[in-house]
Amino acid sequence: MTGDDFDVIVIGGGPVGENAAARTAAGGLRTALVEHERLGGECSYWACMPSKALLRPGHALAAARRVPGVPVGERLDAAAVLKRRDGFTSDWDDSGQVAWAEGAGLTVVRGHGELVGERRVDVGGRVLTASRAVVVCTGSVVRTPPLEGLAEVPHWTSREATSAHEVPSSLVVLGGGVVGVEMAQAWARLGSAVTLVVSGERPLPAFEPFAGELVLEGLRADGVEVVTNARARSVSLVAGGTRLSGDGVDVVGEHLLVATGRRPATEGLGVERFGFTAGEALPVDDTGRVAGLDWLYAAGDVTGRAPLTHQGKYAARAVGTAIVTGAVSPEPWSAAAATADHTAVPQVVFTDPEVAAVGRTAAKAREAGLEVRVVDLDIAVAGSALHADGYRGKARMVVDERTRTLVGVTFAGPDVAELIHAATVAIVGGVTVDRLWHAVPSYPTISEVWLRLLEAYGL
Ligand SMILES: Cc1cc2nc3c(=O)[nH]c(=O)nc-3n(C[C@H](O)[C@H](O)[C@H](O)COP(=O)(O)OP(=O)(O)OC[C@H]3O[C@@H](n4cnc5c(N)ncnc54)[C@H](O)[C@@H]3O)c2cc1C
Ligand SMILES: NC(=O)c1ccc[n+]([C@@H]2O[C@H](COP(=O)([O-])OP(=O)(O)OC[C@H]3O[C@@H](n4cnc5c(N)ncnc54)[C@H](O)[C@@H]3O)[C@@H](O)[C@H]2O)c1
Repeated sequence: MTGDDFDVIVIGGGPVGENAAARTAAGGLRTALVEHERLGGECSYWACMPSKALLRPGHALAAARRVPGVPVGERLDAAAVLKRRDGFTSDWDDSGQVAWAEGAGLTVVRGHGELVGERRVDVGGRVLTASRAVVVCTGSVVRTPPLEGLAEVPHWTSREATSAHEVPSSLVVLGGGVVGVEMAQAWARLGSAVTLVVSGERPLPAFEPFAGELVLEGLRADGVEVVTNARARSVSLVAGGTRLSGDGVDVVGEHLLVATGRRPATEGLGVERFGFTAGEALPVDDTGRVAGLDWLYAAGDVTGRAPLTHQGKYAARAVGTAIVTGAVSPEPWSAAAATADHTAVPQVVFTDPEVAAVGRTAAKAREAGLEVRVVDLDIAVAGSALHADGYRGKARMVVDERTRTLVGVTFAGPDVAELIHAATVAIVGGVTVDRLWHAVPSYPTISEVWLRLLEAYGL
């Protein structure tokens, strides 16, 4: 045995890889964590943390403005906001994460990991071996749309949008997914003149339609110009910045942010040696085992299952448990199975208004052949009225009529994020609406909307 022999090798030290590795190390297995950039991954430095740090001050200011009597200033102090954001990224220095990893008993190996054989990983010419398993947690990379000129014109991706140190005078954002709406609002509230260009009638097409509508209103209220039904075709450099043009769109901004999605990071990883296609997701079962191999696992964005930090970390815990216990076909809902990925993935869009959703939309539930009843309500309870003057929000509950259990819930409105975990618990627990009736929301909280939803259902 040499210093390069381990029980488990995890490739990719983002939040998911860190969790998988910590789990196998806690189970007594010698674990190496291979990272070619910064330990902590996209989430810590260019995604969740800095984006939320950019959004939070604007929310606090807007919330204060909605409550008469609270003394508030006119605008955000952009320099202070950016400085606080830098604190959340530790100034893009990962030494704190390295210290954590070493404290958790992991061997951190710096460099690019490539699968070169069964249980063998090359890192810059050094070959590490794993007696038990290799876990791929390499995350995702930006997907670039086929726009004429884009390859030649410097533009922002989510990395620049989350790490910029100056507020651009103007910003064009292409793509109305979560990155697009969050970054459009963050920079608009920091003083940039933002244009958001979306291909559909509204942003956030993957969510219930009312969620995208309310976010659209919120963005417009912040002065964001939203161009809908646009088909962007080309990008060019012009006086004053970058021009995005196409059918239904012709705009110029100091910067262009391309936010049109991500794809699994499986290039340069050697997956072709095992029959998989570079650039595509690694197909896994609920334990994270890669199809057809008993030593290769994957979790997080690289699997394409549920590309969110919390859900990837959940999958990592399942992988870690499966490796430590040797579970191969665990029971659904056991600790080695990421069963919730199929029916109960929660997500919060941190715009103002926020969107918080879990499970299936009504359309997806019907597509899946479920016989559902949909209950729609405005969020208009004592708690919301007290929370903010003119509070405006909506809620939807999708009930499987066969089992009388929830299959999907969406809230959209100021500060609804914390409402969603109750819905996640209800879906994962298979709680019937009849039993939910007995989960009495405290008065006067926004959660009282739960009682109204059940009343509207007919209880
Ligand atoms: C702007 C933005 C905001 C987001 N906000 C949220 C949010 O608020 N909440 C949420 O849940 N999700 C959010 N997400 C999604 C979230 O960032 C991802 O789901 C999450 O980072 C996935 O974690 P991961 O560990 O799978 O991948 P990553 O975080 O991408 O980490 C993968 C790691 O692997 C390393 N790596 C890759 N290939 C190799 C290799 N061959 N050898 C060695 N190392 C390698 C990379 O350097 C990286 O450190 C956001 C995404 C973006 C872009
Ligand atoms: N708060 C959060 O949970 C959060 C925040 C940001 C990102 N994320 C995650 O990060 C990942 C990446 O986010 P994203 O917003 O880049 O991807 P996304 O897939 O959520 O959205 C991309 C959007 O771009 C649109 N699009 C694609 N090509 C286009 C084109 N040529 N012209 C116009 N529009 C086009 C798509 O229709 C889609 O609406 C997602 O998995 C997302 O869930 C999560």
